[in-house]
Formats: sequence, structure tokens, C-alpha cells
Amino acid sequence: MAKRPYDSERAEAAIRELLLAVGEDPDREGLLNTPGRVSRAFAEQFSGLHTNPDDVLDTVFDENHAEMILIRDITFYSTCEHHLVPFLGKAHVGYIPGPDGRVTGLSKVARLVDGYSRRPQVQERLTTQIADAMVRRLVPAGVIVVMEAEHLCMAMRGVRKPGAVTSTSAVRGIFQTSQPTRAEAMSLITGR
Ligand SMILES: Nc1nc2c(ncn2[C@@H]2O[C@H](COP(=O)(O)OP(=O)(O)OP(=O)(O)O)[C@@H](O)[C@H]2O)c(=O)[nH]1
Ligand SMILES: [Zn+2]
Repeated sequence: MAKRPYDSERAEAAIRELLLAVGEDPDREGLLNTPGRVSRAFAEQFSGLHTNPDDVLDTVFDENHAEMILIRDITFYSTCEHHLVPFLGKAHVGYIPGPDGRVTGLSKVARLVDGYSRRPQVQERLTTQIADAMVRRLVPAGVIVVMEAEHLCMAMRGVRKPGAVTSTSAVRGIFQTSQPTRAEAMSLITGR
């Protein structure tokens, strides 16, 4: 978690300064409210710095369910920490409960993805953090997280390759040790 709370006054001053730096006039009518708007947008985009995203997994049920649970196509929006532009795509999160059969609400898994997405990120770390949070809070037999994303820093600028998709995965527990289990998850993820 961030050491300091979100400072909207500082953010607004910085955005005004940035507008000046790029050669804009922050006092022209269309831009008057822009520092405030951008600051509110940043507060939302980076809200995951000020919470512990794992806390959403506090809702757990002892279901004694020992089979795979996989939530596919969770849309996420994150912010590339190198260029501060979005990367966005789909997250797929699967797990097999541990011996105590602990499961969480389906929406909580999507909230977990959101929590870690709302930070300056790289896709690899985002993927790992989601998997490790699942391990910490649910103590499952295994976890698999696959994320597919388009990075706007690769699309709208720089190398300019719109449509390039980056896939990352993090596997823990039985998904690491059992090839058939991993293959079952992958077939559910790809829909084949
Ligand atoms: N591994 C990884 N790289 C990322 C991610 N998001 C952006 N990048 C890359 O971070 C790199 C930063 O490279 P630099 O050479 O420092 O920055 P740059 O000069 O703006 O690079 P270009 O994007 O190639 O123009 C780029 O290659 C980006 O594509 C991510 O989530 N994971
Ligand atoms: Zn980037």
C-alpha cells in the first residue's frame, strides 16, 4: 500500500504544469476544469495503491468443493508504469480449493483483478500478484492466472503495433505439477 494518501491538490498542480510543458494554455476555457478531472480520473485509476486488494477475498465459504472453478474473460484496465497509458484486456482466473474446501464469491475474484489493476503496473507483476493473493487468502490446491492484453504504449506511440496481444500466466500448486490439470484449465480458457 502507498505510504501517502492521494494528494489531489498536488495532482492538479502537476497536471496544470504538464499542460504548460506541452505548450497548452491551461487557462483557456476548455482546459479550465481539466486538472480537476484528470486528478479525479487518476484517483480512480490508482485507487489500488490505497487499499489492500486481497481484502476482497475475506468473503469465503466452506463449500467442500474440490473441483476447478474458473472465471474467464474478466475485463480489466490497468496503467503501464513506463508510459502511464492504459493496457487492457481479459483476465482468466482458475483455482482448485484446498483440503478445507474454501471458496470465494465469484465477483470477489473480479474485484481482486480490479484492485491490482488500479496501480501503475507491468503485466507480469499484475499476473503474479493476483495469483499470489489467491494463494494467501484461499490456501487452494492450485491457482492459474492468464492475462491477455493490448498495451496502448505499443499501439498509439513508439513501435506502433496496434492489435499485438501480450499473454502472461502465473501457475501455482497443482497447476504446476499436474499437466492434465493445467491442460483442462487451458482448454476452459481458450474455449476448446
Ligand atoms: N515486460 C513488460 N514491458 C512493458 C510492459 N508495458 C510496457 N512495456 C515495455 O516497457 C519498455 C520500456 O522501454 P524503454 O526503452 O525504457 O522506453 P521507450 O523508449 O519509451 O520504449 P518504446 O516503447 O520501445 O518506444 C517498452 O519496451 C514497453 O513495450 C509490461 O507490462 N511488461
Ligand atoms: Zn508502456
